Amino acid sequence: MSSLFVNHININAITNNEFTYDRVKNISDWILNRVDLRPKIAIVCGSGLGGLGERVQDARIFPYEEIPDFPRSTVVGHKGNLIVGKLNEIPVICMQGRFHSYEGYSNALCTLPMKVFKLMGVQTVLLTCAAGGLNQSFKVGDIMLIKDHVAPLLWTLQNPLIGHNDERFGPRFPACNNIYKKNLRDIFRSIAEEKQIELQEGNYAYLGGPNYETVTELKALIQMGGDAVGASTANEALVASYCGMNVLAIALITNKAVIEYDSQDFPCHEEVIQIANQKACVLQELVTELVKFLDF
Ligand SMILES: O=P(O)(O)O[C@H]1O[C@H](CO)[C@@H](O)[C@H]1O
Ligand code: HPA
Repeated sequence: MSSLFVNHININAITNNEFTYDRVKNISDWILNRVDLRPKIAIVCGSGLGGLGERVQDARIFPYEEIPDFPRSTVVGHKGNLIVGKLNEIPVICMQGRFHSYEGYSNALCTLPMKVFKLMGVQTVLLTCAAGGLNQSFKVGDIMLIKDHVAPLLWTLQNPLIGHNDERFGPRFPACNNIYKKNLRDIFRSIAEEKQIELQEGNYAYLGGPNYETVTELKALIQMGGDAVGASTANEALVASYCGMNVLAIALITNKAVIEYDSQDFPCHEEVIQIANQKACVLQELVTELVKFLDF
C-alpha cells in the first residue's frame, strides 16, 4: 500500500516502484492457484455496471479484501469482487468495481489489476464506465465506444508508468496513438448494429475527481476533443496497452455535462448509479455477445 510523506515526497507514493514484478506475480499466482480456468479476457465494471458479474457462470468470487496486496473498493456502485468464471461459455475474469485515484490510491495502485491480468495471461481487457456527456448530441443512456482519450492528469506525476520500468510488463516509452483497438471497435459496432442498439463513438476525457467538473473545465475538455468525461478508464487503458493487451472501452452516458453557467441542474452520483442500473442490461447484452468473438 502506498504511503505519502508531506514534507519530503516519498517517490514510491506516486510511482510504480512498489508494485514490483514479483509482487504482482504473487497476486497473479494467488488467483491462478485457486481457479482452473485460464481467462484471456478481463472485464472491468464501472459505476452501477457490476450486474455483468452476476451473469458469470460457475463463478469463483474473491472479495478484494481476501486478495493479497489488493486495494479495497470504497465507492457506492462498486461491489469489490474479483470473479473468475464463464460468460457465454467463454472464460473471463471480471472486476465488480474498480479503483479511482480520488479514493486516495496512487494511479499505480488503481491500475495494478491490469498488471495482474497481464501476468495471468489475459490478452484483451474490456473496460466499462459511467461518464458525463460532453458531446451535446449525446443523450442520457447512450452507449459510447471509446475511440481515444485526453487525460491531463496523466501528463503529471499521477501517470502510473512513472518510476522504474520493468520491461517484463512493457516498454519505457509506450506508443499511445492506438490504445483502443479498431478491430475490436469494429466487432462491437457490428454486434450493436445486429441488435439494433444505437451506439455513439468518441473520446473520453479523464480527470481525477471526486468533484464533478466546473463549467469552464467542461468547456476546456470539449475544446480538447472530449465527448464524455469521467474519473477512470483512461489510466487503466494506458497500463493495459503498455502491458501489450488489447483494449476495448465503453462508456455509458449517465448524465449530460452542465455547460451553462448559473444552471440549476447538477450531476450527482445517485443519478449516475440509477441510470447505469437502468441501462446496464443493454451493455451486458453487448458484452456477453462480444466475448464470443475475442477468445482467439
Ligand atoms: O468511471 P466509473 O468507475 O464508472 O465511475 C464514474 O462515476 C463516478 C462519478 O459518479 C466517478 O468515479 C466516475 O468515474
Ligand atoms: N463527470 C465525471 N465523472 C462522471 C460523470 C461526470 O459528469 N458522470 C459519471 N461519471
